[in-house]
Amino acid sequence: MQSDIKEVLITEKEIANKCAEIGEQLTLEYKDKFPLLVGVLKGATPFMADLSRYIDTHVEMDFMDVSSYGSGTRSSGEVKILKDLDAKVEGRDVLIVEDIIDSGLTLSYLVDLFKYRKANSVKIVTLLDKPGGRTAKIKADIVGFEVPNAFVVGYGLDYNEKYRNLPYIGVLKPEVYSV
Ligand SMILES: O=P(O)(O)OC[C@H]1O[C@H](OP(=O)(O)OP(=O)(O)O)[C@H](O)[C@@H]1O
Ligand code: HPA
Repeated sequence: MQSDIKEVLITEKEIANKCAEIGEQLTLEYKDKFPLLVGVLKGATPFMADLSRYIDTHVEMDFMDVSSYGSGTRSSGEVKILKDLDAKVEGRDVLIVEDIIDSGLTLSYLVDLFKYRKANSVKIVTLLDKPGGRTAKIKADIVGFEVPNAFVVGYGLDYNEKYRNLPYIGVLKPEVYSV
């Protein structure tokens, strides 16, 4: 698997340090608030697991599965709910935990949904931000790293369901992409 990677953009160590730094910030921000952390399946699972262990205050953890990408590297433009939350959102301080904002379609859909469900507040923490991919007008409250306008994989991010288990973020060799 590792031989398919052309370049490592963000190392395992850099990700771990960033989780610690963001976790500390969230500990202060959500002290005494019992926020609802919403991990967006499947890509955000490693980030949700690592980040949450650096948040030193009570949180509720839930997951939602939405999909806007079929196979390949292009968003379909349509967001579908594949698995909804178990938790009720009304009155809660919701923190959406994402792996990447690219077009912004997934997150603008989720922010609108949680506002419609009467959340007390809705904030976004994303490990990666790809501003060059943006079509929807949306900004994260906390961004780990900015990435260039290339399709990235690893640490939860897939290409055709592969590479999620890479411990770092990288770019594939051109010959690996089939689209
Ligand atoms: O800003 P956008 O262009 O909407 O892209 C971001 C979303 O796309 C990916 O999820 P995907 O729908 O591929 O599902 P997955 O996490 O299960 O791979 C990624 O994990 C984000 O949730
Ligand atoms: O660059 C990306 N890589 C993997 N999944 C994604 N979903 C949106 N953008 C990306």
